[in-house]
Amino acid sequence: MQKQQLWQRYKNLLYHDPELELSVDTSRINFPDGFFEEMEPRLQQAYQEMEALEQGAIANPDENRMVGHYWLRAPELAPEPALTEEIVSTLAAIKAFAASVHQGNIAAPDGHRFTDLLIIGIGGSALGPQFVADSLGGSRDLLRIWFFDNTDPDGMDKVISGIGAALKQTLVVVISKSGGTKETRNGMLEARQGFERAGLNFAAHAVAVTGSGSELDATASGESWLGVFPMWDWVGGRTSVTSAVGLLPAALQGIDVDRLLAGARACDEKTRSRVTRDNPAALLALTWFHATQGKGARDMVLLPYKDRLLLFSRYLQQLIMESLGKELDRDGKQVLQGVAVYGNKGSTDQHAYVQQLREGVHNFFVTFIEVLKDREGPSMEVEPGATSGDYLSGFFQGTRSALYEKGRESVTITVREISPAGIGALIALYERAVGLYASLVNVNAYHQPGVEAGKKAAGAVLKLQGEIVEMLRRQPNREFTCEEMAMALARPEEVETTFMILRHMAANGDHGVAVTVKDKIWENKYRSKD
Ligand SMILES: O=P(O)(O)OC[C@H]1O[C@H](O)[C@H](O)[C@@H](O)[C@@H]1O
Repeated sequence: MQKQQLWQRYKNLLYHDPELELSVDTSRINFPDGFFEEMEPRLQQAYQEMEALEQGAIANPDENRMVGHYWLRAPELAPEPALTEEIVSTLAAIKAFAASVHQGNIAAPDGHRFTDLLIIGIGGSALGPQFVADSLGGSRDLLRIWFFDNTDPDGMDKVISGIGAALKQTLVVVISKSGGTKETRNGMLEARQGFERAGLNFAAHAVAVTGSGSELDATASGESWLGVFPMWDWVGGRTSVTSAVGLLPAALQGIDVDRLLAGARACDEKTRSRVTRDNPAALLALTWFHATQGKGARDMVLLPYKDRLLLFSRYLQQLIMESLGKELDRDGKQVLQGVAVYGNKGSTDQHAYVQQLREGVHNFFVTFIEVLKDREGPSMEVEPGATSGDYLSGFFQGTRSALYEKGRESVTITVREISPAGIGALIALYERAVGLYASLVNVNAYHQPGVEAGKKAAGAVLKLQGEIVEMLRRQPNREFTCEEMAMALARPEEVETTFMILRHMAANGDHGVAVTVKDKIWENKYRSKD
């Protein structure tokens, strides 16, 4: 298409909302003629389902749950007054708690103000807080923020040593909706040990965000932690960033959570529109449907031209892939649905993988995110008449055209600046797009049945490890190959797992396992050192 024709197409298709200060440009998506009209009945059905969801329908039937993340920024829309009251009072409690921490009324046991904040969580209980912290935080943060988002011992050591002497003024927020996630439990135990080693009382530094009656709730209440904030079963982990999960860390960091919520709320209002061209989330869902043929045939590459949006792709990976990546549709038919998401930021990625995007395997579409405001304050000229920000904009535009020339489709979201309201709006935009798209492809976006298998299998590995440790302890003078060990345990089918457990234990001193190295690694012999 000629440039002039493209400009017409741009104007015809552009969504722009001056209140949200957000545009969605789908002109570089090759919608075939009649696509919008053809999709319209399915979209109307999706809007209807979304309305029912917002009114409190059991939109997640497999788990028999309502889906209420939109009420978090419009509590008056919750279907029961008790829910409205809980949302309102929790927000007030979060703000009051954060203010008391900032004023020093809630302080470290030594009487000093808290200076640092360690968040412990994983998945939906970390990705949202991490994205918000990284996109909106900076040198003016009221608390320095750190994360444990894994059960990697070295990762946790690195954080604890980074905090250093400030541990005694560190507030810890342990976040887990279920309150039983092992990685988070381990993080909590490791943090507790770190505090105890420094002669500090962990409970006097700790706060929980969790479902009522969970294991974490019991620990926090039993040990009189500084506070417990609720997570509700009608908020999914990956859509929990506007609940206490995201708001408590953000408020403590000093981010204006009211503005974050206001941005999300404003975007929610726009994305309730049943006029498809006026609904930016519906437009996104349509681009996904077209680009992936409604079955995930292409990956979504996210290229925000802004360092502060680096973690957006990670956040969206969970939101989109855990919501849409489903084996069965809502009628129980095997569909193997999903849309793969990856990306970091431009222009950085241009020097990494854009080569393949332009010339290599054509299995993706791009979402560019453009941020108009370059920085606070003026910019120097890096050459006559041009700033670093002009270059960033130039590289974005250049990559967009270079990809289009080669038939690679893209959608561009433009926002005016990175602000709490803008981040709230982006989060809400994608939450809604995922919900609408899920209706279009007929999957339940709000459950994650596939996640359990890996957790159960991990539990079985740890159980087998216990049996191996016991066998080594009972026969201290015997050396075992992995095959001998599996036989001795009468678990011959678990020989590969046995091999991996023994190799891992021998690499770490914790279980006192010694190894005699043989020619073939699988013939190595293991014994108890004691
Ligand atoms: O908040 P939690 O209950 O600890 O859950 C943390 C995460 O773990 C699970 O495996 C789920 O797949 C995620 O959706 C969830 O966000």
